[in-house]
Amino acid sequence: MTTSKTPLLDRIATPEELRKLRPAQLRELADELRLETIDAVSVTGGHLGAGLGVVELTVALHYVFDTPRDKIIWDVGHQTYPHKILTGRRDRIRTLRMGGGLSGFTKRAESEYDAFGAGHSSTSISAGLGMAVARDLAGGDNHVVAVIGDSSMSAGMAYEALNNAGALHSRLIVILNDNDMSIAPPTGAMSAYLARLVSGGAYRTIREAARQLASHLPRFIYDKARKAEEFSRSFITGGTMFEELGFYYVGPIDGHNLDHLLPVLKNVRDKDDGPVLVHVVTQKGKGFGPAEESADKCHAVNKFDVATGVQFKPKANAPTYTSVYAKALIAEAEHDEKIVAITAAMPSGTGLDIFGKTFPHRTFDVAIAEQHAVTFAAGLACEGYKPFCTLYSTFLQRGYDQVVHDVAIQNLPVRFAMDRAGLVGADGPTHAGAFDLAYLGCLPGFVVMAPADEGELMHMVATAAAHDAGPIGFRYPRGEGLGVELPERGDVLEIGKGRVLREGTKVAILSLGTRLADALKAAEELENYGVSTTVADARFAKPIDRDLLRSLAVHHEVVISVEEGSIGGFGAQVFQALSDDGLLDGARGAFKFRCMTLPDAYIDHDKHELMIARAMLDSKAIVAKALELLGDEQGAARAMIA
Ligand SMILES: Cc1ncc(C[n+]2csc(CCOP(=O)(O)OP(=O)(O)O)c2C)c(N)n1
Ligand SMILES: CC(=O)[C@@H](O)[C@H](O)COP(=O)(O)O
Ligand SMILES: [Mg+2]
Repeated sequence: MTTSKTPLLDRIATPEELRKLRPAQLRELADELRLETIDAVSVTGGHLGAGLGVVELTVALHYVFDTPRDKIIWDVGHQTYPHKILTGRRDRIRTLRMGGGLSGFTKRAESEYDAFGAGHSSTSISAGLGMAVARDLAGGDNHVVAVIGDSSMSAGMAYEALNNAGALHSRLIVILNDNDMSIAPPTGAMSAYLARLVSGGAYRTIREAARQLASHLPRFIYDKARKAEEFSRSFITGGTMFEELGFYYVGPIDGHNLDHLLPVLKNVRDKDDGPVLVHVVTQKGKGFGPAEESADKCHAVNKFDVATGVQFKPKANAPTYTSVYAKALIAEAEHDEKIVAITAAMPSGTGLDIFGKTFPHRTFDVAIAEQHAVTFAAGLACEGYKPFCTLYSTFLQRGYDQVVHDVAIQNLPVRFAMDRAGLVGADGPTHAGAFDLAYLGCLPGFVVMAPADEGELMHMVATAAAHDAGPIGFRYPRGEGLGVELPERGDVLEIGKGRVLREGTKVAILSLGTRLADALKAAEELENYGVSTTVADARFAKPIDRDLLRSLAVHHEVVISVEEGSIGGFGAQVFQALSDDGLLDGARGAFKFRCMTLPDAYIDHDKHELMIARAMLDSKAIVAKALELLGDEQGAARAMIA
């Protein structure tokens, strides 16, 4: 007979069942929930530390609030594995982030308990305020709770929302989950401010705080609350920035102590007007020794051994693009003291932790603040510095107006290094770097590059460093390169010039970025069908190599562009150039042209290679496309099943 390690949790399939427990049982439930979270992530890998830090908060929120009628909005959504376990998804929790499995973030389509989808940070207060106002307009009476981390609280959006909420005075509860951690230790004055609040210097006495909150509560609750010992012990309040913005501030309270959390949450639930901010102090990685001790508190982990915490390390075949970027930037910065680098709270993810070891005074972690990062870079460029604004492609989306208004229109030579371009695997569509080629390619004067391998990345870093004429960007994928030999320092490429890797006569494949390997593979395969194929690497999505394009168009029956980017990106640039140069007209238009891009759909999380296959961007799909255009339908069908 096997005895379950989680007997109480085994009885709880929904929050409704959780709410039938006695308060005294919740400690045990939280302990089991933590065990289950650790065990599940040991099998799947994923975001561990953040979820472990909110186990008690998750239990308390579902206990006190009537979810899903009451809405809980989790910022980022990377801390919601315990929430998923409690909200009817425990049976699928070991499919997290796998193809066909649960998302690693909140997703409205996945569960009615996921009130708002996320992945990017600092959206929860805005979304929560929208829901609270919608409730008010409709005459409803449900509660809305936004849970936001201390680092996510550093982004501009959070302040825009606080500003609006303080003025609208709608009933909204914001839980500030302060674990004094981002992915790395947090940076910035806000983080220091929160630390001062937690250290307690600026507080009124506890009893005064309790009186103050009580005066905002309906009389009957006040009378009850006055008798509760925890009530007066749990609150410290007064004079905070949040109060100045129109919030009722409660805290800081111990987010692992259910005896503190429950009465506080009940009290703020029953407060009948205005926005409230509850400042909860937690520990990222709580309850799992290896996470508590690790520098990043096990923010994101590979599969691991539960007993030791030792993570499974996949065999590395080649350096990652990220590490090659860091190497290339160091090589450039050693020759040019004007080079500086900026990250928005992602030093390890972008390789700027490596750069920062060599050049600590030339590395700036601006916290989660992509909009600011871009305009900060613009300011540096105005003064003659050469900023490498190093962001994940998906997070640069947040700074798009700044790219246009503060950089591009002023033609400032800001260098954009866009990591995690294309599909990113387990993080899924919120993190895909799908749109950069489209949203940068349309900007006048912007140079946009994509390396086909990590050696090319080194050349593009050197090219960007040398390019003072205006804005320039390069996008490169998550994960390992191809293992090509790397130079000590990259070469400066001629702007707007591509290269031909293989000469053929019938089909021309013009690839941008890392689809080149599959393009070359497709060309080999096409030989088996008697189709002679040219393969070229455009290197630049903008400006496009028009001479190369003309020669491909004039000398082949079929021209196919390939990219790991959305519709409107590189293929659109190729099409525009073909059209502008009259290559689609009359006799010259005898060739057939197709762009192979990501489909007009969001691709769910999975292994990268499977996502590429689903997007019809692998070598098989390229072969099939070429054969189809040559009129060989049978060959095309065969190619897809080969
Ligand atoms: C706009 C945006 N920028 C960067 C990220 C990457 N990111 C994910 S979680 C995280 C740290 C969040 O810290 P915090 O809000 O304090 O939550 P914790 O992980 O500490 O619970 C960062 C920087 C993101 N998701 N969204
Ligand atoms: C939650 C979040 O946004 C990050 O933790 C992200 O998942 C990191 O992705 P990488 O693993 O590609 O660095
Ligand atoms: Mg944090």
